Amino acid sequence: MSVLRFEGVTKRYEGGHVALDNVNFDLAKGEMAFLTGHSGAGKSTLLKLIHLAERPSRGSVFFNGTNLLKVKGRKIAFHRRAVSVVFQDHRLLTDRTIADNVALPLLLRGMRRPEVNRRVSEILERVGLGARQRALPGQLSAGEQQRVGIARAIVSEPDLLVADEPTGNLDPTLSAEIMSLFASLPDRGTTVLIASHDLGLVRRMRRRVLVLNHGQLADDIAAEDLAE
Ligand SMILES: Nc1ncnc2c1ncn2[C@@H]1O[C@H](COP(=O)(O)OP(=O)(O)OP(=O)(O)O)[C@@H](O)[C@H]1O
Repeated sequence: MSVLRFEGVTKRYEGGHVALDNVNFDLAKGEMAFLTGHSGAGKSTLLKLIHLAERPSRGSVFFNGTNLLKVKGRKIAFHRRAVSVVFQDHRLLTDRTIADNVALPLLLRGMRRPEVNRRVSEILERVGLGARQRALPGQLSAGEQQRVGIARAIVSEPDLLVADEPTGNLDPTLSAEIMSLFASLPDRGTTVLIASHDLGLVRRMRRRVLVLNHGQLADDIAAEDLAE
């Protein structure tokens, strides 16, 4: 069964602008795909439908077989535990340490402190920030802050991770590092969808690419069909 399924999804914003136009695709468990397209093509809108920041005007989005139209009220919080989001501006709490920022999603779901501390240390080691746990976000570089944002998104082992231009502000070396970190997630069962307009980077990753053009899914390129 697919983790994510878009079925005839159209999104028309108030004022009449059609941001997505009859979009259909599936993502299988453990798959990693990129979402690309020109500025204004609809990438952020598509991701917003997945984490319920927006609702479709027509069609349906299914997550693990559940139509997201049925996810309302208190169920939204549960949905957001299964789907983690990485934003370009990472949205860290500036007055909390790195470790506290990463611990938050686990504490919110009632996990006990010793287990939280163990998991936070482990994930910060994995993103190369094991020695910076007590630092505040403002004491880290942009790339390090982005890695904290990713650590916070993956610490709860989500079924699906979506990222909106996660390497937007980073230099090429850091971007490649962050992408390898994402690429390691499917091995642990997390499905990954990343919006990026950095075509060079996307091609180098050799994963499936969904291409949006003026709200329509113009192309769906399998990893093995990406040219050298
Ligand atoms: N809240 C909104 N109300 C009205 N129109 C919107 C709204 N949000 C986005 N749009 C419009 O919908 C279209 C798609 O926007 P979206 O942000 O999804 O594109 P994008 O592919 O992510 O672009 P970028 O790469 O520039 O971030 C754009 O034309 C945008 O102006």
